[in-house]
Amino acid sequence: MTLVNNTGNNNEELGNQLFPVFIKLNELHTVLIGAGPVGLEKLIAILNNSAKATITIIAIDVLPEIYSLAESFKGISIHQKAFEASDLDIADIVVAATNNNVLNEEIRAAAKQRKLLVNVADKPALCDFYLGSVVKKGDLKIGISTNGKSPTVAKRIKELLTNALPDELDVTLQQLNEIRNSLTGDFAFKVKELNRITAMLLASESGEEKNTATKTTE
Ligand SMILES: C[C@@]1(CC(=O)O)C2=NC(=C\c3[nH]c(c(CCC(=O)O)c3CC(=O)O)Cc3[nH]c(c(CC(=O)O)c3CCC(=O)O)/C=C3\N/C(=C\2)[C@@H](CCC(=O)O)[C@]3(C)CC(=O)O)/[C@H]1CCC(=O)O
Ligand SMILES: NC(=O)c1ccc[n+]([C@@H]2O[C@H](COP(=O)([O-])OP(=O)(O)OC[C@H]3O[C@@H](n4cnc5c(N)ncnc54)[C@H](O)[C@@H]3O)[C@@H](O)[C@H]2O)c1
Repeated sequence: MTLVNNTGNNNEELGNQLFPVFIKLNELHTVLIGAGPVGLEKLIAILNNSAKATITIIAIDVLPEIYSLAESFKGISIHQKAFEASDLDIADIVVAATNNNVLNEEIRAAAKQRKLLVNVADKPALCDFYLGSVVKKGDLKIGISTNGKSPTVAKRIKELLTNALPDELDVTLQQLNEIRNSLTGDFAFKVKELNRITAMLLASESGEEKNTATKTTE
């Protein structure tokens, strides 16, 4: 197998500099500015992953779908008003989705002044972070990014992996967690043991036998 150069094949001088992280939005306060179709899309992306996120929405016009979501998701509050920099005083993280580029720049500046991370939807140059495409199998979550090159490809890869990865993977994950919690001995022993068991699991998942997760962990 040939190793791909870490800088990738894109022509940008910096290569792919994105570092993926998984953020506990349920423990942070997100401020979303803009509540049109793009604001709704980003809100749904957040709620799909973090249904208990605390999200304050600031917008002059708010789509009825967003009011409906606020009825079901108790962490959402809506302030129907024009944006002011002080709206970010409560924020840990900022997502902007307005139709006004000057305002988007102002939101970014206000966020930076408060040392907050900001995503300006569909405006890569104004983003500190991008939203990713997400594959979910219970506790397993895989975030996908194309370094902003093609979100549509990210979406397709999500579909591909969702279909390719067995749902039983989450059962395996839960079993491994039980084993992890029940292992006694020093750290080095636990690491060795967990690596031994998971090596067997991978071998059986790719082998001919199906559903061997239970057998291998017995
Ligand atoms: C992954 C996903 C997460 C989410 O948003 O939930 C996401 N975009 C999704 C879909 C999608 N977005 C767009 C289309 C239409 C087709 C197209 O234009 O390509 C489709 C496809 C569709 O909807 O089918 C329009 C679009 N998006 C951006 C631009 C501006 C530009 O590229 O310059 C434009 C053009 C706007 C215009 O023309 O004006 C930029 C960004 N979109 C990102 C994320 C970040 C990069 C992620 C990465 O590194 O890959 C980044 C940089 C910033 C950000 O917004 O965070 C989500 C997949 C959800 C899923 O998995 O189902
Ligand atoms: N709709 C799309 O499919 C699409 C696709 C790609 C990119 N975009 C771009 O994304 C951006 C947002 O798109 P949209 O369709 O959601 O726009 P939209 O016009 O429907 O919604 C804009 C939102 O920003 C809010 N807003 C504007 N000025 C404000 C202010 N001063 N204070 C508070 N809120 C304010 C509006 O009230 C509204 O909720 C636009 O720049 C658009 O060009 C849209």
